[in-house]
Amino acid sequence: MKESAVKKIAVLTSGGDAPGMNAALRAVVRTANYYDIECYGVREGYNGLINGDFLKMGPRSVKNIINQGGTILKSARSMEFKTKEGRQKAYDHCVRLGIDGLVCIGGDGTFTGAKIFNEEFGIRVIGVPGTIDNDIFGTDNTIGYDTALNTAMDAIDKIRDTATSHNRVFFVEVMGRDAGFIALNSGLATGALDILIPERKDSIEDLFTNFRNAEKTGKASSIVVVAEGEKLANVYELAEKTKKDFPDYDIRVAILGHMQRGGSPSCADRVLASRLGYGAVTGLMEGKTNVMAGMRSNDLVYTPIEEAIKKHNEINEDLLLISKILAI
Ligand SMILES: Nc1ncnc2c1ncn2[C@@H]1O[C@H](COP(=O)(O)OP(=O)(O)O)[C@@H](O)[C@H]1O
Ligand SMILES: O=P(O)(O)OC[C@H]1O[C@](O)(COP(=O)(O)O)[C@@H](O)[C@@H]1O
Ligand SMILES: [Mg+2]
Repeated sequence: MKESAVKKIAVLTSGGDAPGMNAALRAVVRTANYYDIECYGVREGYNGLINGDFLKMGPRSVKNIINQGGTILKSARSMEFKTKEGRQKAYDHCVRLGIDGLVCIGGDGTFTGAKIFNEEFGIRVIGVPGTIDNDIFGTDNTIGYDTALNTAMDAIDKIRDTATSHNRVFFVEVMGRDAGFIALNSGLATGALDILIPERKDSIEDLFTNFRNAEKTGKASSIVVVAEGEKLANVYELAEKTKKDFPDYDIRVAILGHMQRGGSPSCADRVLASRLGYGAVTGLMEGKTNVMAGMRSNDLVYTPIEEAIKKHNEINEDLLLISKILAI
């Protein structure tokens, strides 16, 4: 490899934590060590950058974390980084330490911040997609999505046991601020009667038609999976509306919440995190900046951050159709 474009890098985890962030951090630190690049960890996302909370990291600083959920660097949603003054403080710390490249592990918000930071001060930045929401363009999957999906599936399977035993209808809310990927795939995997996601315009009448069709075939219990960001109504409102039209239904609501963000990362997430963490460091070394390392069709690819946050991975409508056909 020709001479590296960076000599001293920093790495941070930011936004909602996601299983596999630690595996990505491990990959960044150890790849840097392999190529003789100094590496600093930044605590609590952009807040640590602003407060100068850096720690020198070497191969042993990331021992025993490949299998751990959360992030040992901790994460934050930093309001101060959204201000010019905050970013100036962050840049001053980078200059003081001689940091010439920054690896930002996080979601769309984290990338927006990284892009602005790069454009204001010229410091090299590279993004690693770590969010359970899977709402980043330029990678087939984001780190943490597969684990969260399996956590949601396991939880809904358990709900199915009790729903079936009591002939109940359950509205289950899964995470996804603006994205329905977890809902769509966990819903298909658990045989949900209906799946409501923000990417599609849903109607209460369609839902009620599904209930009626299900009744006709003798279905005695049902699960409806609803993404957190669903626009039609939230799970409580859906339950209330349903009760009005179907007074005989015994309805319950379950919100899976933050349990979906925790836990040991799946094999797929560990492999993805290792490959992207490696790709982030080698990308910086090659002089890349303002891009995100992603995995598409099993290949490491770099996408401009601008595109990664502006474009959207399309929902596969086929999955909704298949789910509808198979659920009744
Ligand atoms: N427009 C912005 N300008 C500067 N920093 C931003 C901007 N948007 C987000 N960030 C930074 O990125 C952090 C993480 O973003 P957030 O949306 O909370 O999570 P995620 O990265 O998982 O989408 C924010 O708390 C903030 O510090
Ligand atoms: O933990 P918080 O701050 O309440 O945020 C909840 C949000 O974080 C997520 O779990 C992940 O989203 P981000 O990756 O954008 O942070 C969303 O699904 C959810 O809406
Ligand atoms: Mg986000």
